[in-house]
Amino acid sequence: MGSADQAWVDQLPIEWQHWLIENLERGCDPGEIGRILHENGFKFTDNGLSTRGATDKKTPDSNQKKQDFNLDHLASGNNFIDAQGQVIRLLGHFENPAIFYFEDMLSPQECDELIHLSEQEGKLARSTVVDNKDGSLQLDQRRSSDSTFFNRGENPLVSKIEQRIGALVNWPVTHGEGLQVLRYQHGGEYRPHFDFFDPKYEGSAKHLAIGGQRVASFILYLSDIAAGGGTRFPNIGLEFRPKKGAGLLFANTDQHGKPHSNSLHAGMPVIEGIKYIATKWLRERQYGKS
Ligand SMILES: O=C(O)CCC(=O)C(=O)O
Ligand SMILES: [Fe+2]
Repeated sequence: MGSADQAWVDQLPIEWQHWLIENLERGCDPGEIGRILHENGFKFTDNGLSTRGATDKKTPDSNQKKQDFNLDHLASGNNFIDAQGQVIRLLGHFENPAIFYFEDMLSPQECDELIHLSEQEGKLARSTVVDNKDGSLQLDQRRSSDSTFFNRGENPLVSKIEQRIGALVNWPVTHGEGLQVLRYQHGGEYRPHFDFFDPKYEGSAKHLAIGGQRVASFILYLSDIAAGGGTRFPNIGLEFRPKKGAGLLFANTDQHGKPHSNSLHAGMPVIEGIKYIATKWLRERQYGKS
């Protein structure tokens, strides 16, 4: 960026300067960045930048002090962790990417209630994936599950689960997407994929612009199944079998916040039983309204 360009950057409030640099470094589309600045009231004039009308001069998460995401406290901590009154047991962990498998993340009653809430009123519908080109959500044969979605804090159970995850991971609840519930019937699977938004694809920009990268994924297993349905990391030869109430947490990025190629993972085909899971994606910054 030349010095003439630099001048208008310097006129931005400091939170917006950080936001801009982070997004440019991450490879976000400059056009999309410009559109977001414009939407937030920043206007480009012949004299540089006019901030008149800028909405409160705050980035979506500027109230929050920037925190680095890492899971070191879990790797070096206790086997039993009290998260908001729920005693969760750490069964094992793996490095690079950081992966943790927990028992008793949810009680059997909480699993059943979440399934019940998802099944009612025909909420479950065929799952989608993000299109790399335009970022839209598309049906795809690589993901043959049904899913539904709960907004953050949509009901007391969802809220309780979000608080628990926040306490365990030590990450603000506001930095999480809503909770997805998925149902895989016989043969249902989610073929190998990444949960992060790859900055090299055009379609990622609009997702990265709201809340930044998906730094980690938390899968909660809501049902026991007799065969198949593990969550497999093919690059590192690791597979976790569903256990009702268990949780699998894994980082999608390395310690520098860059997408981790070994976070490639798959929901293996269900051979016997119905697999229900809830997925929570944790973002780098605040996602949506607090
Ligand atoms: O079904 C699984 O075990 C994996 C689910 C998953 O990868 C996802 O929801 O992103
Ligand atoms: Fe995934």
